[in-house]
Amino acid sequence: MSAPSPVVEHGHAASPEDVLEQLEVDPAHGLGEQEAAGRLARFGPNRLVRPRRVTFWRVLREESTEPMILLLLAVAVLYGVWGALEDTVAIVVVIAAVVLVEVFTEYRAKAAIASLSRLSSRTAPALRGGAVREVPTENLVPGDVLVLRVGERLAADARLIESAGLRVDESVLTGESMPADKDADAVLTADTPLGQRSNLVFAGTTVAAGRARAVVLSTAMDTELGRITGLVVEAKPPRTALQQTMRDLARWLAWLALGFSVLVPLLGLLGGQPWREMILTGLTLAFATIPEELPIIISMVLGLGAYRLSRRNVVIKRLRAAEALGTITVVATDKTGTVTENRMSLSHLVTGESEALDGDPDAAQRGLLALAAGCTDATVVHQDDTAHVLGDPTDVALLEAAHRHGLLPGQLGGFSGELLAEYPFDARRKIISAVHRGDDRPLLIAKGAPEAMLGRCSSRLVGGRAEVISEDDRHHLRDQADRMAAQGIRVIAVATRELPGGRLGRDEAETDLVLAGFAGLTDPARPEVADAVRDLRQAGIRVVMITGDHPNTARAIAAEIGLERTGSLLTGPQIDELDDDALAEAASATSLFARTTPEHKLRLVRALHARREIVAVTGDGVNDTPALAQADVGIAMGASGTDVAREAANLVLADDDFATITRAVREGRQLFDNLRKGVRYYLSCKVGLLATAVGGVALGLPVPFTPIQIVVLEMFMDIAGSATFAAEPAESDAMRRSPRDLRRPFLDRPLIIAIFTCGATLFVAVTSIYLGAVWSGAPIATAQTLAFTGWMVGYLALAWVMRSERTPLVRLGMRSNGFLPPWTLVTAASLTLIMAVPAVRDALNLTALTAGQWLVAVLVPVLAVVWIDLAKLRHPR
Ligand SMILES: Nc1ncnc2c1ncn2[C@@H]1O[C@H](COP(=O)(O)OP(=O)(O)OP(=O)(O)O)[C@@H](O)[C@H]1O
Repeated sequence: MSAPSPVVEHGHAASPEDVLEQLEVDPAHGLGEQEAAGRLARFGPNRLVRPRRVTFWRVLREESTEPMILLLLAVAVLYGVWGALEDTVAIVVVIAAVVLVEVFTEYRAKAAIASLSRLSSRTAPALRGGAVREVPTENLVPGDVLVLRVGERLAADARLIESAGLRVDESVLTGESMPADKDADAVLTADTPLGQRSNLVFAGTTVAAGRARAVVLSTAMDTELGRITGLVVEAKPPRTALQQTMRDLARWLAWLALGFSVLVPLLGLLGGQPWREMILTGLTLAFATIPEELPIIISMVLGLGAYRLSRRNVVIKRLRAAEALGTITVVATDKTGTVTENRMSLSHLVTGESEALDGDPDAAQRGLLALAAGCTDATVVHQDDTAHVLGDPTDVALLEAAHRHGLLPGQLGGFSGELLAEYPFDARRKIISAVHRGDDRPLLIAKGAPEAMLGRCSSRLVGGRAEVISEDDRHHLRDQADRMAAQGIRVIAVATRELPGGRLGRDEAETDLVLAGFAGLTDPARPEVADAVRDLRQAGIRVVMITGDHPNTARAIAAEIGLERTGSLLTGPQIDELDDDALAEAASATSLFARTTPEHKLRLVRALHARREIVAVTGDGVNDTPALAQADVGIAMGASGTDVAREAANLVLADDDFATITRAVREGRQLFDNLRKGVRYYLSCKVGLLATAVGGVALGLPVPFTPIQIVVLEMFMDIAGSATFAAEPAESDAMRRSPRDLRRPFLDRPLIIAIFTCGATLFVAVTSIYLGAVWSGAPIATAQTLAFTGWMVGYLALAWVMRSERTPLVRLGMRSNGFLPPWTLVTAASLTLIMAVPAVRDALNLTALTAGQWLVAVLVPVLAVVWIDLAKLRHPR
């Protein structure tokens, strides 16, 4: 049997049935997993952007052309020409070791960063083997039946097979900013232009409203978007601000290092040192002190930090978010789902006759619930004989309640009548409505925020009859809604209207309504949020809540999570009355905003920026995109958020949990601290090394280290510099100090002072050992061996005491850093091996040491760095 071709030429010119037949798929069952796997093998993965592949060899190739390595090879060649073969072999072996170590460090950092993009890979609900499953978008194939959701960015081109009120934003393809109306039932001519193919949906476009199912026609490069893009590109993450700072710093410091690498041989020559030795020393010093590791340190710390975050349910989409996390001064959060559990449940059905919902609803309450369920944007999906509801949590709760009480006959809507039209929920109107085919005339059901709805209602249902609402009634109804809201309940008013004939606009249709009652939904605050808010406050971070909900509901939840003590609150309409300056003023004094729209959220973020705040914003909806993009850290909800929100955000909370933000901030601060410590240590070692070399030759002596010794020392220092601090746990006061001031330069005064004092300590320790040996008449080779050993001990001791800027080592504990203890053993073992095996010792131009000399070489550096730790006691923590 030959494999049928599931490719459809002109999907828009055929009926859904024809397309399904050509694609050989049953719309009720979808593709079988085996068939899908076969098609995947045939059509290839559905992607336009290939994840960046990081392999050890690739990094090795990139690294091997580094000027550093070329510099060292030059040293090796010169050694070969001027010296003995053993020296050349020795230096080549060490070079190889250095290269491998650097490549491995860089590979680890790059692999961690690359794995982040895999974590944020997307899925889409598709019907497979009779059940709706979240299928990774890469695995979608022609013939897959998709269930479209509002806010979803489509991953393939597809033919609609069923639709209700579907509107799709196609601006990426057509440039048209108004969403296009779509209709599964349309059958068009083959030559219909792309922008008018109303029965197709395209990869890259976004579902703006409505619901639908569609069958995939083409994927990857065969989609319209693929044709425009032209080729599969490889994603390369842009550099972050700190990565750029490090690069600039490295470049600048490289000149400094080069200057000294010329100065040392010049001084040596003037002091009568052999010129060949001096040239080699200059070259190796340049190799050892040019800070090429700086950008790697930041990638390492950022990459591993981001990886750690991912295990705590925080997916970093752009590394700059990981950097900014530590600097946040305000967290602007929404309420539903972030602060609350997002488990809405129906608690009240308020009709003309009854209010609470204890046990089974009475007839009027059942009527109200059936109406509410007939006007939702949620989709019911039947899977393995059980119904699952996808969509907005409010609507999901209502549909589920209706289902529980046996009130869910339809598939798409929920009301028994056939759905004629839908007006999607609009954050500004705060109303959603649907038109069903009624007995005589079309029936409009509208539901939304009580204040928005009451203004549109002229009568209300009492005992099955419509009664005109008097002014008193209106007051009473408002009071009733306010009282419910004050208990933290989300109140939804539900109303109906039999529509007169003729076409009506939305505004005209949604007037003169008959109020059926209020539905009350509870969504308790997450228990861990109160602690998280307190922790953030302690860390100098203000939490503000911006919600679309009723002010009373907002207040009740805010009190529960310990947010606002003064009770001040601004509503959307009040924000509208403020100009930008006044809003900036108000935003710094108010922490609670209710009845807001996404535009208000955006204005508030801008207002906070005007006050120089660094703002993290949470969001989930399509409309949150501008605020998320404007924020310094845009946080999307992974579980309940829309694709568009996730794409605009640079960080995704996989568990939608507010408390995770606190953990992320802590991690962000730790990450920056570690970076600072890493750089401080790394540059201290370089300063120390240069000073020691300069010191030796300035006194008319040979450099305290021979070139090959310098290369070995450099290898050990680099490993310690890049790995120690990435493994350092957070400082105990990480969440008890104010956020870092972004305006402060990275290399600030305390950092520069620390680099020079710590570098000077190492210099003093090693130089005094060296000079002591020379002046007491020891041969130069022995003095150099002492200096080498002293340095090996000193660089390690320095790493230990530089683990914390303010906490002494005794309080930190020896084992809280997972890298340093084993590395100490490795260094000790290496040093012992180097000194104990005569061949290695000779290769490194070292001599054997007496017990007394060992004692000096170990004790002097350790005692020298102790003061750095003691100095911390001046400001103990
Ligand atoms: N699906 C819905 N049907 C009817 N009314 C709704 C629906 N969703 C929200 N509303 C009404 O609109 C108001 C504002 O909702 P909106 O979605 O803007 O806030 P929210 O985004 O859920 O809140 P938050 O910003 O805290 O997450 C709600 O308080 C409710 O009265």
